[in-house]
Amino acid sequence: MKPIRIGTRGSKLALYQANHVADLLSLQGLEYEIVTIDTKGDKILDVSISKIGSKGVFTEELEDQLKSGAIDIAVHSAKDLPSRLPDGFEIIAFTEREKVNDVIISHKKDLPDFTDSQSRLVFGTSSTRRVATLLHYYPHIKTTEVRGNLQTRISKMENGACDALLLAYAGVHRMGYDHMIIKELPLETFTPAVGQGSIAVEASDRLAPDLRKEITRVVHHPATGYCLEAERSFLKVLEGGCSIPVFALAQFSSDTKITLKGGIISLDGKKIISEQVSDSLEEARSIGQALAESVLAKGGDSILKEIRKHIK
Ligand SMILES: NCc1[nH]cc(CCC(=O)O)c1CC(=O)O
Repeated sequence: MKPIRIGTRGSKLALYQANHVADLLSLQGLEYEIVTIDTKGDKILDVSISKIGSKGVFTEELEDQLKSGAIDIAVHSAKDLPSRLPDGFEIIAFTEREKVNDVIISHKKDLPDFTDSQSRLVFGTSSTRRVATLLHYYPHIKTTEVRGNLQTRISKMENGACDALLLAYAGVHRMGYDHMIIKELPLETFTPAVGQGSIAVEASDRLAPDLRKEITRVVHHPATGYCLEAERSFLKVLEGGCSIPVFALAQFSSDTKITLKGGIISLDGKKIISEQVSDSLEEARSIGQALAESVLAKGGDSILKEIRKHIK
């Protein structure tokens, strides 16, 4: 059999993720080859992602390569995958999710407690969800947009752009910066983005069914898969890319039951709608839809309208 060609972006995080999938394949005796592809999202570092248009900014070029057959599978952070994939593409595996929390990292050892309203801190982030969350719970914190890969962001911080960075634990950990973590943020206030902490494998319909099945068997983590299905079906209704402060987290509340918590925050942080829905794991998709309907009905609708106006 020919080696499985794994397509990935060239950033250190993306390569880590591709290597993680490669390890899972090779543990089961499958051969692989890693193919690095430059994407628009990697090239445009000085423009905010919400301005480039978030939908698929990291995924389109990889999909072109899947379609042309240059690669067999594409590996992404599950969080970066749009809720709707273009026709002919499918996610065939989600890896076991790791810690889903956001964290604060800093080069300053004596950073004041950020929850203290007297602290005059500037946090670097490029996520509208994190900015809106801070505006809601900790309005005394100033934020500044810091873009680029993790190493770039850290050096911008060290050069004075901000006191600390607000990031996903998963990315910080994958890059080996655990030692810079000052605080792990609670899930109740900083509920993560849909998919945070899991890695997704995407394929096109030209992948041979047998190979597809084999890759799913080896890489897919079913429990994570159910949770992500619930979260992604929530996101699909809200049509939120990363330019909309939408958050959701599904967790198993028993062996067979999933609880999905999630909602939306207005860009100014003033309004937050947060709801939860539980049901059996077979209902993952409808749990997400039910949560979305409840969030929209309770005022998420008008928040979303306001945000869309603002983005246009
Ligand atoms: N939005 C960029 C992005 N996409 C995936 C991760 C980290 C890995 C993950 O969340 O699974 C990050 C960085 C971050 O949000 O801090």
